[in-house]
Amino acid sequence: MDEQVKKMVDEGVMLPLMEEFYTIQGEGFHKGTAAYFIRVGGCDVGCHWCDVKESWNAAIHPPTHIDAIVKNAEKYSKTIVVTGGEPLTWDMNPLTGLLKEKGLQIHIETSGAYKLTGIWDWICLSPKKIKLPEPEIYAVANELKVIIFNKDDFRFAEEQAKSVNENCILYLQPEWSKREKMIPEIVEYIMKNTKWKVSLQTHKYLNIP
Ligand SMILES: C[S@@+](CC[C@H](N)C(=O)[O-])C[C@H]1O[C@@H](n2cnc3c(N)ncnc32)[C@H](O)[C@@H]1O
Ligand SMILES: Nc1nc2[nH]cc(C(=O)O)c2c(=O)[nH]1
Ligand code: SF4
Ligand SMILES: [Mg+2]
Repeated sequence: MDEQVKKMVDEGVMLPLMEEFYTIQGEGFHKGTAAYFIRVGGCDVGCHWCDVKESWNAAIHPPTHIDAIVKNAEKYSKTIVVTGGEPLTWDMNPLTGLLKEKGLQIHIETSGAYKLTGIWDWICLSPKKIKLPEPEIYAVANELKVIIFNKDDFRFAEEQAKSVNENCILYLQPEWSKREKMIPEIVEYIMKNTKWKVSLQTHKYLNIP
């Protein structure tokens, strides 16, 4: 990569952009709300069930100036979801600063595995056992969304719930390939442990991105 481009990526002024799309937030608290998604490439957390493995290798996604990303985004929606990949791989301060200048609502989908950067109106923390969140994010997460792939994930969810702030909304979301097996277990679990709510990947049922 060009030295100057590399410098701009390091500074968060350019980002490896995988895709951008206008859709409906499918998951969590804001499910059902129209939003423009910015999917930034690069993630080395390595969840074996990740549904966007094509995002992992940042090198295959073109470094794109944040001016161009924001110019596009503002045409579509007042609500912007930044996802990936793992967006916190990169310095999110420049991108979110520019989105805020445009008066947009900015949400992040993150594993929290790296230092929290950026200004966010909504933080969805989806922690992963294999690379735990940096401690500072628990105090500011608006929702905790734990993916349920097997029974041990209920234990992990309870452990993670101990660390979040008292206003944080707690979700259990079935891992997509295990949904038939795990949905009944999640339903039973939530009826017994009522601080939890269910989150489904509703965009996959709606056949939208
Ligand atoms: C693809 S990730 C990108 C953002 C960030 N790396 C993260 O994991 O939060 C977006 C959301 O999808 C969830 N997710 C990924 N693969 C999934 C799957 N197979 N089933 C259910 N949820 C999944 C993640 O836990 C996360 O909440
Ligand atoms: N519609 C829609 N909603 C989503 N919520 C979180 C997503 C993500 O991949 O981060 C996602 C996604 O990929 N599509
Ligand atoms: S942290 Fe997110 S993007 Fe990275 S592998 Fe896990 S689910 Fe996929
Ligand atoms: Mg997705």
